[in-house]
Amino acid sequence: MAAVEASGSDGQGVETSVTYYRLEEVAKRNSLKELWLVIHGRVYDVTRFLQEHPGGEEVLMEQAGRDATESFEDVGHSSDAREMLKQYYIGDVHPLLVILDLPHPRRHSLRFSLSLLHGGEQILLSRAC
Ligand code: HEM
Repeated sequence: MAAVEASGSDGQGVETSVTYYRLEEVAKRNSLKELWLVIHGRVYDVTRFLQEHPGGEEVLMEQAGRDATESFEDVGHSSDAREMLKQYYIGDVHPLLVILDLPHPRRHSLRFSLSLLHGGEQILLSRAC
């Protein structure tokens, strides 16, 4: 399963929707043809940004298909750079979908809030496998 669509209210009555991805889906987008990365749990498609990145193509290639949070923060990107992220945002990594990718013993050592589990329940029910 590639992604899960979820929608809800933002607390002020405005409907919002988000696409959730699994890390294994992000990991497949690791080439110049299609390059995704994760920063702070959000998924970015930076394919069209590769050649424009002031820090160069190579550093993005090194993080391709991976969680690039640490390297993004290590550089100390400016607020302009953080603002630019919005242009490339395509969805979130859902915490429960991350767990599905963990080895079994580690799944048991994690705890979640009830509301998160409730949302996750709907996602798990809609899984194809
Ligand atoms: C979509 C994600 C990213 C965006 C929008 C972005 C944007 C930018 C921008 C605008 C700059 C110019 C300096 C600044 O304004 O901070 C920059 C520089 C740089 N970025 Fe990124 N960046 C991204 C991801 C990354 C990642 C994952 C790395 C991994 C190491 C990285 C490494 C660098 C480096 C090394 C520089 C040069 C810093 C310097 O010359 O002082 N960037 N980036």
